[in-house]
Amino acid sequence: MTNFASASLPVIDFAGWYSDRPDARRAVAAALRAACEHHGFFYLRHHGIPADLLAEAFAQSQAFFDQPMQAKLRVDKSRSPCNRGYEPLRAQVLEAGAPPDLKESFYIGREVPPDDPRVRAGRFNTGPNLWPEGLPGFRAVMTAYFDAAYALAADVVRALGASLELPEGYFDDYLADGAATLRLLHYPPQPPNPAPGEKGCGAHTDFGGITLLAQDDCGGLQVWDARAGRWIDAPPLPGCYVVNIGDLFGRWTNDRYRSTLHRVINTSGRERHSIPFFFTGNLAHVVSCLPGCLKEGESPKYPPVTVEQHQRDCYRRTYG
Ligand SMILES: O=C(O)CCC(=O)C(=O)O
Ligand SMILES: [Fe+2]
Repeated sequence: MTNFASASLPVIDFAGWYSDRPDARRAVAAALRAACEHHGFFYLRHHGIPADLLAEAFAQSQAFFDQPMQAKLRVDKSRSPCNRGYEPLRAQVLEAGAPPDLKESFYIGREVPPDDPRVRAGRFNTGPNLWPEGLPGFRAVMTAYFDAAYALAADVVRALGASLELPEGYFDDYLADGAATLRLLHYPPQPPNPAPGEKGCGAHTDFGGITLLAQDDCGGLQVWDARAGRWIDAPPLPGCYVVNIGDLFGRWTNDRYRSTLHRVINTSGRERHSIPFFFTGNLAHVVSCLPGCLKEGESPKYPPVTVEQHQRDCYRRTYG
């Protein structure tokens, strides 16, 4: 473990959450509370996702991006009504006023057939994936990884419930039939003469509940430390996810848990790959200020909203 990381973002050992000992579970909850109140970001180790599954997901991701542009454009996101598929370099502006991001990406969600009533009803980002042809194993690996990441994210949300001293099962409805997005990202090296403000991924907060980020060994992720007033590096730590609180959890907790700005500048000189998993949750669930998140004299900053409406509003803001 690098000194730098231990000096910046906390590392939380999640094994305690899976233990039968109440004190071990309470210790995880307390560590989460401290991390979410300060940084809104932490490393998670002993999370239970098999290293080989993650390695396969990275190998398939790299194989996808290594294809000729023509093959990638066959699954272009513009062909999907539900935000799935390939998004070329410089297609997203995550930081208002900055040049477009130096990354290309591929979006995967839960596979829902076109004749499903939820798709017919026009539920946000709900529908079939666009699967690339000619990449054997891609779909099976991504589906297995999606399911494993969903299960882990649900466990982290349950632990966040404990950290907020909510009754067990408080998030059951939010976790049932939840939406999530697996995003494969590829960053070319930062150019020697970038345009002013040009970077891999502009400063932004994530929209949904929580994000589980797996990154290769290039580094480049930076997290805004509001108390210190500076960017801190969040380098990869072997076997750890970087986990962060998204806007939805910020809203839910009246910003007691922070949805924190972060960005990527790939100065490694190498191609960088990362795989964030955005846990959105049950689109029909209504999010309103949680008990225990108002200090005396405080009132809720945000009116109640469904997860679906919140997501629509956030997407409208970055994609226009
Ligand atoms: O690539 C990374 O390390 C972070 C990506 C990210 O923050 C995002 O896609 O929301
Ligand atoms: Fe992000």
